[in-house]
Amino acid sequence: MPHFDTIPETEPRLAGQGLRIGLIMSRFNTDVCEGLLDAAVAELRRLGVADADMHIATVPGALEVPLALQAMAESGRFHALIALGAVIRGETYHFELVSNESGAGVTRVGLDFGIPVANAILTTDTDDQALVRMSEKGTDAARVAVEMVNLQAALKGITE
Ligand SMILES: Nc1c(NC[C@H](O)[C@H](O)[C@H](O)CO)[nH]c(=O)[nH]c1=O
Ligand SMILES: CC(=O)[C@@H](O)COP(=O)(O)O
Repeated sequence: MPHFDTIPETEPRLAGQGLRIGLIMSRFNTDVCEGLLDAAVAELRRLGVADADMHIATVPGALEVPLALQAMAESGRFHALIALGAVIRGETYHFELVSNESGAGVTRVGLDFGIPVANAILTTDTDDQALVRMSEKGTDAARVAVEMVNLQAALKGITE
């Protein structure tokens, strides 16, 4: 049997203490994006992240999110980043372009800089689909960001 290293369990309530989290929020479909942000901030607080350690910036749309994430990652000041946006299908191919390119850009920042980036850029066919999902997706993004910081630290400790 392969050897599975024991990843130390972090008490969820305390997992976020001391972490600095950068959040980039798109302003396109603002009602959904603000719902995502509210949910993410509430969950970060529940996990012990201090308000002073949450740094929020906004961009015009999902296509601009990766560049702003890159700037935060380059600063070296954050433990994890969260992308918040809402791409809602219209009549043209632009939906696919914005969805695919913003998603690829978010992933690239995480891999290029070795920093956890939780992606909560929704890609939906309708406004209602986005409104229904914004709280869950915002909450999940906060949990993923905090979990991945702790997992990354644990794995680095095991492999060093
Ligand atoms: N249609 C949506 C957009 N489109 C705008 C782009 O994200 C970008 O700002 C523009 O193409 C200029 O570069 N953005 C969203 O976030 N959501 C949409 O539904
Ligand atoms: C996702 C989009 O870019 C979309 O809102 C644009 O709508 P349309 O394709 O009708 O121009």
